[in-house]
Parts: sequence; structure tokens; C-alpha cells
Amino acid sequence: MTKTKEKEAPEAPSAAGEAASTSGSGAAAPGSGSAANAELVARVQAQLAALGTGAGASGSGSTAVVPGGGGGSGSGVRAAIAKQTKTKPKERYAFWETQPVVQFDGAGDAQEDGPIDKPKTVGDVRQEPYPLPDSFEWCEADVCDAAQVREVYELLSLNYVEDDDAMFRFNYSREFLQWALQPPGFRRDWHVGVRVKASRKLVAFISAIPATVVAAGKSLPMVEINFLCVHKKLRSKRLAPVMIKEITRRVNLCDIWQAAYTAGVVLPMPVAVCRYWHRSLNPKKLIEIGFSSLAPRMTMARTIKLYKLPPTPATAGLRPMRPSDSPAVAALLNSYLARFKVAQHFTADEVEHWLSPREMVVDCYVVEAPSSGSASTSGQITDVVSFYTLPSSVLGHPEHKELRAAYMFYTVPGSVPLPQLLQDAMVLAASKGYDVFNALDLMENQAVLKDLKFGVGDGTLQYYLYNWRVRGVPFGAPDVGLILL
Ligand SMILES: CCCCCCCCCCCCCC(=O)SCCNC(=O)CCNC(=O)[C@H](O)C(C)(C)COP(=O)(O)OP(=O)(O)OC[C@H]1O[C@@H](n2cnc3c(N)ncnc32)[C@H](O)[C@@H]1OP(=O)(O)O
Repeated sequence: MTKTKEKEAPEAPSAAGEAASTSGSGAAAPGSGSAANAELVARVQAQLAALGTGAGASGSGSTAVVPGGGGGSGSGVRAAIAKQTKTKPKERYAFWETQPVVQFDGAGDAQEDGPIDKPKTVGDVRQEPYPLPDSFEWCEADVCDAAQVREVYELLSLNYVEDDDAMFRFNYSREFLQWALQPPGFRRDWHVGVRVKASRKLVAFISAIPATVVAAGKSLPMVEINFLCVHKKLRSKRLAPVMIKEITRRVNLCDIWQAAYTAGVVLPMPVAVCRYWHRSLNPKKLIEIGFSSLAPRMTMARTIKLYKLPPTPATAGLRPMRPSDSPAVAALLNSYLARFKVAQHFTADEVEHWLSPREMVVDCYVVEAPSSGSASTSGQITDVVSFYTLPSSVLGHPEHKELRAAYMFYTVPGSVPLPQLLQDAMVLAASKGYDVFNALDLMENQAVLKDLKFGVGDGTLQYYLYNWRVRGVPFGAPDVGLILL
């Protein structure tokens, strides 16, 4: 998953923010519009506080055995995170301090990797959903159903992640959400919504999907948490902690105790900090919408020329991945990902789901060794390159409504060097009409992005693990082999 849409200066790195989270105005609740709703919102806030979501003193009872795992130099860790993220961690996290996550204080002291919470069984898990304030109820979103995926789409397209200046907002398509939420082993009860009882309006959402994640050599059944979203008019009322507790409960009921997630915000405690880089494909439009700016002493004509790409990929034999390639791609991908400290591990079925090309959702190309080659390599898949499609709405622009962005996904260089594979992906994306190609500085990307004319973005994306302590965190971006949508 990705969380920032930074502005890019083509030649001069820019600086600034990440996911905006508009604070609750205390105004009308969504789904209605009268002054009486201000009262409703105030009541909701009071009720959520009473439910122990960290709105009061120290939130709900901690289950962590040794929160934070020790008593090391919290200030040193905070300073390091502040430097990397350009965001000072808060002094107190009323909710996150109650959760089994590594805390800033003592983060460096862990003697061994392992769970933070005391071991539990499914029988220990609360059977009933966490209570919501009276006027709200839990629901499951069936994203196969056109009407329900539309509701999730609309909630996210109006309320999900924006850049700091509220110029762009992620606009995940319905087809993308169906893909992202339904990998092998997905569960509908992990697609959790909150509705206003009276109006049935969907006002909040959070999701979990299953994944095997390898952290410092230990392979764990986890979930990946994504699409946490609270309607703008219900912000800052401690609804997010209730949603996180509820999804945790539902996942724990399936005997899964660890999770991975990313966020633009700084929470206790990042396992790694990554940064987005952006490669202009359509620099004129990017400048017009304020995504990039014209570099000093550059004209528009020179900028367009600078970013012009060849019309066709350079790699011979590059072809779209086919579902029948999945076992070979899974083997290649897993052996490549094994070199990173935090990475996903894929079954062939998962590869088929995540990488088989889907129009305007995910593109994946492979290099197949020529049949004229040696008998041992003939027909082998040697390289993989993929990207997914995540447009953003351009907010308040008179002419442009959408920023068409391709995001680098899992890519394995083999017979072809990484820069050439990436350049080919950009050529293909440009020919399909994308405006920008985005990539994180994880895996081996850091070393190649600059030469490919990427500019560094202005926000960071933090990676987190829930209920799993790993020694030596935070890792560097090149230690990360996990890409969340
Ligand atoms: C084993 C299974 C475990 C499964 C669970 C694993 C954990 C999964 C964790 C979730 C992974 C999500 C991955 C993604 O999807 S990241 C994408 C998050 N979504 C957005 O940024 C969309 C726009 N923003 C919003 O919709 C709201 O601002 C959200 C919903 C983000 C917060 O709503 P609101 O602004 O109305 O706040 P509140 O009053 O209800 O709650 C305030 C508390 O929430 C903490 N907060 C704020 N932002 C985030 C955040 N992105 N991750 C985790 N916690 C966050 C905050 O520090 C504070 O806690 P504390 O500082 O007092 O302690």
C-alpha cells in the first residue's frame, strides 16, 4: 500500500508532507445535515472516549507483556526517526501505547525477535464485536457486489489519503479494490465497514488480507491492513482505534496474531522508513496541476525533451505475464525476496492473483529465455517487472481532474539489469498514457532511481509490524521487500 502523493521538482528535491488527516470539525455527521448533528458528533466523541480508545488518560487495558521490549534510549530512537521522517514522534500515543507494538522507549533493547503480546489462543479472544456509539453499526462489505464496492469506492474517493496541501487524493478504482481485497484466502468479515444506522451511509472502513511475511528470516502468517478510512466529518473522535481493535479481534479469531501495515504518519515504531520517488512521463501536465514545478533555468520545451522516452521497450522477449507463468514467477520472486529483511513470500496462486495483468489495475511483464538458448534455460522466466495503477483526483483544478499514476510493484532483475527493466516499464506506462511513474526506494531501487530521472518525493512511508519485535529496527529502505498497495 502507498500513502503519499508528493510534489516533485524535476531537478531539485522538494520537501514537505504526507497523508493529511483533516481534523474533525464537530460539524454535521455524514449522511445528514442539521445542527442537531453537531450534538450527535459530540455525543459520539464522548461515547468513543468511554469505550476506551485512548481518548482519555491511557486508553484500554494493555495486553503487551513488555511494551516496547525494554528500557533503552527512547530519545535516541525518536531522534533517528524524526531525522528520517522529518516528523517528530509525539510524546504520547494514547492508543498505540496500549498495543503490542514496539514503543520508542526501549526500542533498541530487544534481545530476540518474537511476539510482543503474551501467547493467546482463539479461545481467549473476545467473541462479541467492540461496541460502537449508538447511532453506528458494523457491516461487512461484499466487494463482489457492485453496489457495495461502489460504497467503499465513494467513501475512499472522497475521504482517503490526501497530500499535505490537499491538492491530490488517492482514487482507487472499483476494479482495483476488488483486486486488492480478494487475494487467495481473503475473508469478507475482514472487510469491515461502519454505517450510520439511520441513513445506512458507509462512514468508515478498514480491511485485512492474508499474507505470509518473512521478518528477519522468520516466516509468519500475517494480515496486511489497508484502507483505514474515517469520513472527514467523523475525524478525531477516536473511531480509528475502535476499528483497529475490531479488525484485530476478527483476525485473532482466525488464529493470526501478527500484521504488517504502512502509513504516512509516524507511530510507534517503524520497522523501516521508505521514500517515494517520481519519474515524470507527462511533465507538462504534472507542472500544470502543481505536482511538479519547472526547475530553475528550464523551459517547458527542454523539460519535455528531458523526460522523453523511447517508443518501445529495449528488452528482447519482454512479454505480458500469463497465468501459466505463475509457478515459475513465484519461484523467481521468492528466491529474490529472500535477500531482504522484511518481505512477502508468495504461493503460485498468490502470484497469479497479484501479478496476472488486469486492465488498468496491474501490469506485469516477464522475460522468457529464448528457445534458441541452451537446453537448460530455454523457456525459463528470467526477469519480472510489474506496476499497478493508482490514479489520484486532482482537487479543485479547472481543467485536469485526474493524475494517472503507475506505481512500481514487484520486480526481479535477472538476465536484464534493473535500470533497463524499470526503463522498459516506464516506456510501457508512458505509451499507455500514464502521467507519472512512482517507485519506493526499497529493494535495490535506491541505487538506480536518480539515473532514471526520478526526483525524490517529499514524504515518507513508514512500514510497521503488529505484535512482532525484530532486533535492529528501523531497517533501511533497501532491507524492505514488501510492497503494500
Ligand atoms: C493481528 C492483527 C492486527 C491487525 C491490526 C494491525 C494494526 C493496523 C493499524 C492500522 C493501519 C492502517 C493502514 C492504512 O490504511 S494507512 C491509511 C490511513 N488512512 C488515511 O490516512 C485516510 C485519511 N485519514 C483518515 O481516514 C483518518 O485520519 C484515520 C482513519 C487515518 C484516523 O482517524 P482520525 O484522524 O479520525 O483519528 P482518531 O481520533 O479516530 O484516532 C486517533 C488515533 O489513531 C491513530 N492513527 C492516525 N492515523 C493512523 C494510521 N494511519 N494508522 C494507524 N493509526 C493511526 C492516531 O495516532 C491516534 O492514536 P494515538 O496517537 O492516540 O495512539
